Amino acid sequence: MAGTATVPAGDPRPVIGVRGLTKRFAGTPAVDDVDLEVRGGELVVLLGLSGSGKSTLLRCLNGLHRPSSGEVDVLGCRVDLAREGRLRRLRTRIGFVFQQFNLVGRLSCMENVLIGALGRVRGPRYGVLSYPKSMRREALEHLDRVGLADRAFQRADTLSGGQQQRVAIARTLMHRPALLLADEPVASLDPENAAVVMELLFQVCLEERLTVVCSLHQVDLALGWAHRLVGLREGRKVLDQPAAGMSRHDVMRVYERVAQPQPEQPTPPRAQSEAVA
Ligand SMILES: Nc1ncnc2c1ncn2[C@@H]1O[C@H](COP(=O)(O)OP(=O)(O)OP(=O)(O)O)[C@@H](O)[C@H]1O
Repeated sequence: MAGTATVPAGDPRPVIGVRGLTKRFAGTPAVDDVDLEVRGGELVVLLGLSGSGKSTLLRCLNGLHRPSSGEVDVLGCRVDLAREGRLRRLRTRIGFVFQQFNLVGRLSCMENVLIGALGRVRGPRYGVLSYPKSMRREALEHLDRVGLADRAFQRADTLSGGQQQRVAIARTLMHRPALLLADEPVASLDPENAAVVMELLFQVCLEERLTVVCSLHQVDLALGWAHRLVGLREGRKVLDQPAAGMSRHDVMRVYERVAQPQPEQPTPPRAQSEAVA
């Protein structure tokens, strides 16, 4: 596992530079004044309670949400200022792994993986044979990497959830992204499959030296694989530390709820009379 590994040397340039990012919905901040820098080859895991702002932060990185204020610089593009056309071009360089695999169920696994290469071919493609042979070979290699080469020509919707997410990972690799964003990629899997798929995803990303930002609820997996852990609580960054040397106990502080002020309760009449007595 990589948790004790340091960030790969070689590319010290920030791939992501976020400064003072705030995103409000109906006046309420979902992400609140967050700074974040991610260097090339870093694997960063976002942790935090449900509703703490992880998905919103990820969506601000690829321009699916416009920030309310602050700067978002991703792969040299000022996402907060960019027009839609520029954002579309940026997204061709970003792989996104979703909770709901988003495969085309009636297509084969191979065709689903080849969809990841659509940005590299001209015009629409129908069927595996309409892709160049070199791409078909590449797609098969990626399926092999996720352990599903033998399912290449099986319909995607006949696979289990864990297998479908592995196909989705192969499709993302086919995309050859410069940056990978993953939003709770194993949230819909049982714990055993979740661990297998997550370890596979992290393993491949580290081998490819991909820059990764991934939101996750599994603290142990995050501790085992991430270079750095970033914790959010009610939209604010409350942790930003290398994973090496951190304990589960350190990380669990991110999950402490902020105490809400309790409305004053009227004292029950019996308690009042007891107090007087
Ligand atoms: N499109 C939206 N419109 C209004 N409010 C939103 C929208 N998206 C997110 N929010 C709110 O922003 C806050 C942060 O949500 P977000 O989905 O980013 O949290 P999260 O940490 O990813 O949660 P989870 O772990 O459950 O996915 C929540 O209070 C949520 O209700």
